[in-house]
Amino acid sequence: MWPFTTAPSPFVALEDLSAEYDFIVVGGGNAGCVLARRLSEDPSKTVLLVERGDGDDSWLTRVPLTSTYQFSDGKHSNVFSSVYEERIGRSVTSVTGLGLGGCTRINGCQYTCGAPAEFDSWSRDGRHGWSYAELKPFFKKSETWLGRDRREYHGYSGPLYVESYEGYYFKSFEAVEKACRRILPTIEDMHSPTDPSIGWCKMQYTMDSSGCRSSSYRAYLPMEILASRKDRLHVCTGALARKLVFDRNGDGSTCVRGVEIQGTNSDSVSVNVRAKCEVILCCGALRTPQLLLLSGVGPRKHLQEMNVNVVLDSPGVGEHLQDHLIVLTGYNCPLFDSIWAMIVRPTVLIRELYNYLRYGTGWFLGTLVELEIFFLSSLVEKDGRVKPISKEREDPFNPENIPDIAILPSPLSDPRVEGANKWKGLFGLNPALLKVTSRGSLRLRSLDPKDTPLCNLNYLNTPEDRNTMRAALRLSAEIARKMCDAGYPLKETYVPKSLEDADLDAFIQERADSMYHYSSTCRMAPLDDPLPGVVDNDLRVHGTTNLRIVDASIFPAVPATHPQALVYAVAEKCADMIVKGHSSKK
Ligand SMILES: Cc1cc2nc3c(=O)[nH]c(=O)nc-3n(C[C@H](O)[C@H](O)[C@H](O)COP(=O)(O)OP(=O)(O)OC[C@H]3O[C@@H](n4cnc5c(N)ncnc54)[C@H](O)[C@@H]3O)c2cc1C
Repeated sequence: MWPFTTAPSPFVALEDLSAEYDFIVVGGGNAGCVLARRLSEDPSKTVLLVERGDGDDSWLTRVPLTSTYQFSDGKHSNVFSSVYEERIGRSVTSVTGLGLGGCTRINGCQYTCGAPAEFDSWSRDGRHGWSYAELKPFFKKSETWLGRDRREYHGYSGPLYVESYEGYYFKSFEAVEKACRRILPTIEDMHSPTDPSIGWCKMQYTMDSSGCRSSSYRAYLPMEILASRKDRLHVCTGALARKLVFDRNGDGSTCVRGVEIQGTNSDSVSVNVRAKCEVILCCGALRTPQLLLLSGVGPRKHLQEMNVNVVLDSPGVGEHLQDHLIVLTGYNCPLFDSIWAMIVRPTVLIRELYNYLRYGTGWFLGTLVELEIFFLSSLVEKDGRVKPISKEREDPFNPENIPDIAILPSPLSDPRVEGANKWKGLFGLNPALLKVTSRGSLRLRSLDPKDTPLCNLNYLNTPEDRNTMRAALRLSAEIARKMCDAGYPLKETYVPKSLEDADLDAFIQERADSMYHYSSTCRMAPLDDPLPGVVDNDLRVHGTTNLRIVDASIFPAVPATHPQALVYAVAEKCADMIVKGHSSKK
């Protein structure tokens, strides 16, 4: 019954797949939906998209708040534990998206493209074609900007809707803005190449004008596209790619012939599907390397230990795993400034549900980080005060200005901690580490493709990362202080005992968590790089002729930003390369 039903959709069952497609896209997440849409624009090409999760598109999966991982029923999240993290003293929960749309159907919808200097440094380091100027057209290609004024650095005809809101839904954010204005530069629009890349800025979200989540699934593969391309675009859900089937070309190089796919139901069949042109892996930074390892592509020693036949010795597969780390702080604030009010006052829940259903506004939009601070740890004093900021620091093309820390204010904090008054509002000023120098790794736990991989994120393994994280906590304390100075009633419930290193470290151990921004396990770099790469500048797997990777695993390092906008741009750019490459062969 509406609104909980799933609309019928033109997916193709595993047993009805064709024997061969021009392109096979494995993983229908953030990047995979982009590839499926763009590669099937050519009516002469056939495309198969294989996704292990479902294609559910019910009302609850479209409401941003109820579909976000933390507030959802968990059906579209794949949750497991990392290995024991030495510096944190425990394992950390890893989360990725499951089902068409992947992470974009459970994420926080925060849309940030990152600092221009970051992409210019990719290009300077030999990644030709990946500078800011060369990537920017693809950010724009994916986007339809719904913000009030027209800004030429946004896109206006892309499938993905990006929204911004006037004012704040949570009053606590007005107090944060006031505090920020006293000490930090203002970033008017974080996507403007003339605005600084450090300072505070209002958030932009992947949402449409009616307040629905714009996931890559809804944006790129709406029912009209699936229906009109049903003869050439086959989307198969509940289907797990078990391994890639390789062969040798006449010249001895390696090519992928096809993919072995298994249904996720216990009684399901397994089929082999051939690829005429290319296979594109889009399984995300944790599953793409797992699939490569299961298929015999990876570090020889690990493959031999696991009794996997070595097809290609590729030492970079699964190496260089990175993620952003966030530390959760807690304060009490006025009840009605916090989303917690919806839990303790049913009338607030009813009011917000009404606002959402009637006007597409309010707390159900799930705009939990309405404003964010991107900053440099080198500008934070030991007592948290911000050093004077010179004009030079405002240039977003200067690599020294790529932010290394962030503060994510939140209208919710952990109600379970001792000292939190549950009849008041709960609020957090959560510091995060954006520039990560520690590197972890991913290995096979078993040969079962349904099993989770072994992930060692190696958080805070370098002194630089520990120092940077401490500076982020100090800045968060300074913002709280400035909010209180201006008369906002914030009361600490869980924060570090002091700003001394030892107290900060103890607090980080207790309260650090993943931001779920896994990346760089199949990085774009030469094979003989000191940190060996897995794909070349065209995202083709080194040593193969027709296998590419397009997802967050190819980032040279975890970018100093929320990654989804970059995944969209990378996917658009690679789709463009593939289409041009194949049309020039005609
Ligand atoms: C809870 C959460 C909140 C986040 N919040 C934000 C945010 O607010 N803003 C932001 O920018 N970023 C956010 N991120 C990160 C961002 O969403 C991801 O980094 C990005 O979307 C990853 O895209 P991807 O294409 O690499 O992988 P995914 O989107 O994970 O896609 C991979 C897909 O492949 C499928 N798959 C995997 N293995 C197989 C297989 N063997 N066979 C078939 N299918 C397979 C998976 O089911 C999945 O659908 C968040 C992430 C999470 C988990």
